[in-house]
Amino acid sequence: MITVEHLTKRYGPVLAVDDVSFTAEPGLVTGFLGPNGAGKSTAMRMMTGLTPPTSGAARILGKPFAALANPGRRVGVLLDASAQHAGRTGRETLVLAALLTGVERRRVDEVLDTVGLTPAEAGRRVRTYSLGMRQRLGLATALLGDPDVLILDEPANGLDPAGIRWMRDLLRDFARDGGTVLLSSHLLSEIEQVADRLVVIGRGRVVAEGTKDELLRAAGVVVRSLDDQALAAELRRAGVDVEAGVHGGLSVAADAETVARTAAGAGVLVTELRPADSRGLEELFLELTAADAREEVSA
Ligand SMILES: Nc1ncnc2c1ncn2[C@@H]1O[C@H](COP(=O)(O)OP(=O)(O)OP(=O)(O)O)[C@@H](O)[C@H]1O
Repeated sequence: MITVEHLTKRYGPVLAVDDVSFTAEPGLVTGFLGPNGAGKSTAMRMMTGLTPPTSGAARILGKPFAALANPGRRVGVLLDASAQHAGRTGRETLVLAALLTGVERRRVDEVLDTVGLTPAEAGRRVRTYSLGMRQRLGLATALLGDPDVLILDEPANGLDPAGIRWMRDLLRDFARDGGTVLLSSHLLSEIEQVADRLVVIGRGRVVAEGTKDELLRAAGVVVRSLDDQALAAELRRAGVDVEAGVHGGLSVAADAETVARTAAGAGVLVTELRPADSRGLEELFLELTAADAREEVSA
């Protein structure tokens, strides 16, 4: 379990993380979604004790990260896969991490196998690794202590589609066994299939939160009719937000029944009416994360 309460980080005039609160529950994969610069990494660094918060707090398994006894055995962290020591081999990286956290050496082979790095690859220096291989090594390091919680910043970065699918299965299995997973991404497509819940962050603030279904409901419906202009005007008169759909028709922030009734009342024939799909969700996120302008405060 990860509990984040009113977490805030200010760098001079920039509120990098602004009063962020949410929980990531055991047994679930929680996706932390937001565009570049939204504050995901800063929030994760505060959760893992690397950056002190300006205010607010984060607790993992009921305690601040720094107060956990041997946190490496409880929490697996992958914040920056490219930060690994380039001169060490993958295996050396893991053996060293095992020594530091008191993990048995045989776990090194187990996790190498889990993340799909071959003995030959594990024997190569990290400087020769692709970003995808570094992500796998970072994940192996995070899994080494057999933790209860995983905190992963953009772990899909650099992975090919097969790698993304592999990671999805690994994280799903980890959560199914009762683990807590928090993973960040700037791409909905990367995490929508793995995450049970999404926390959407834009310019330091949580702008939406819920299961994919809940968020899809918030994204509204797509409607096509024989007179979209008249339907849009009627919906707006009823106080409903309407926008032109990216692929034609109208994108409407209301449920299907409201739209159907409004169309019937206006005598407009509806030819298609369906919930917003992932594309609609992506649009909603772009809208939400762009609209919530970062507050500039004087230092
Ligand atoms: N050490 C720092 N000093 C000053 N500003 C910082 C520092 N770290 C982060 N920021 C600023 O805080 C904001 C949030 O950055 P952060 O890296 O947390 O975002 P992010 O969501 O992880 O984005 P990305 O996907 O690009 O890594 C950005 O405006 C960034 O420039």
